[in-house]
Amino acid sequence: MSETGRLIAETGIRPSKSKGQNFLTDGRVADRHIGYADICPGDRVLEVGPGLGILTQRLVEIADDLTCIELDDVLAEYIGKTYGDRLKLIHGDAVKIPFPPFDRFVSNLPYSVSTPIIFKLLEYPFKKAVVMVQKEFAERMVADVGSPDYSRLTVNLFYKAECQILENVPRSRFNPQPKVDSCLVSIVPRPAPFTVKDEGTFFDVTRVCFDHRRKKIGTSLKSARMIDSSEDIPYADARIESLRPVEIGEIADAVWAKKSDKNSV
Ligand SMILES: C[S@@+](CC[C@H](N)C(=O)[O-])C[C@H]1O[C@@H](n2cnc3c(N)ncnc32)[C@H](O)[C@@H]1O
Repeated sequence: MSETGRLIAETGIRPSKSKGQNFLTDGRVADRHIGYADICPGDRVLEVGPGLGILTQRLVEIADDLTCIELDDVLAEYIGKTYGDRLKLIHGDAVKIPFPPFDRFVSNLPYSVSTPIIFKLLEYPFKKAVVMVQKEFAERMVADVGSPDYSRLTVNLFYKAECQILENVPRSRFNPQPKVDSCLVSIVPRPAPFTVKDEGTFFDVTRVCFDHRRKKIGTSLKSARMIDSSEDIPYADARIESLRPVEIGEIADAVWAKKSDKNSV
């Protein structure tokens, strides 16, 4: 039996699908996950979902300042009892709780909340995140324009960070075994590769257009009452999936300019 199997039996946890409780069993993958994070002395490290602690037991050895957020009652108690004197434990929902300041973010992300946690992560300043996500999700994070995986997530990430798939992790490395494989992905914040007049408008345009990715951009923006007519909106007849982030930025600037014109009348 793997160490993870032994801990599942010992804690009596009955892994929950809704909490994404597929525990990593392979210590070598855990070693590489932590290695990719490039943790330096003095770095503040945040781990979401320590679970049975396969990453946590490695993090307490190298991180001067470690905070873990765990939702599950049984697992929070286990982590508190086992590592409580070497980390700050927050027992709660990482989607709802504000993150403490951190430099490195490490997580085997619960699948059901991967999207809100990544969007939330992007709101904070940090040096590097290394996350384990389902393979399909990883492909959406780094997708090329025009591919079916190209999404709101891709565009928002591209604007704020550089993402790279580091390695594939087969489903056999988890207990219980999920139906799909996973990937380790790094996220390194960077200055925006192009400028927009108003970031809020850029993210709104991206969201509204990807919510209706088969519709023409002008139609989506009109339905959302972001514009009155498609006139003067670049790429109004295009579909969002065919536009590069910088082109979505041009649309956002045009929407912003129209809004400003209207407000100044
Ligand atoms: C995929 S498991 C990873 C566990 C462990 N880090 C590992 O690698 O084996 C996801 C963990 O996130 C926890 N979790 C699920 N939803 C959460 C949430 N909203 N906030 C914090 N932790 C959550 C689960 O209880 C579980 O411990």
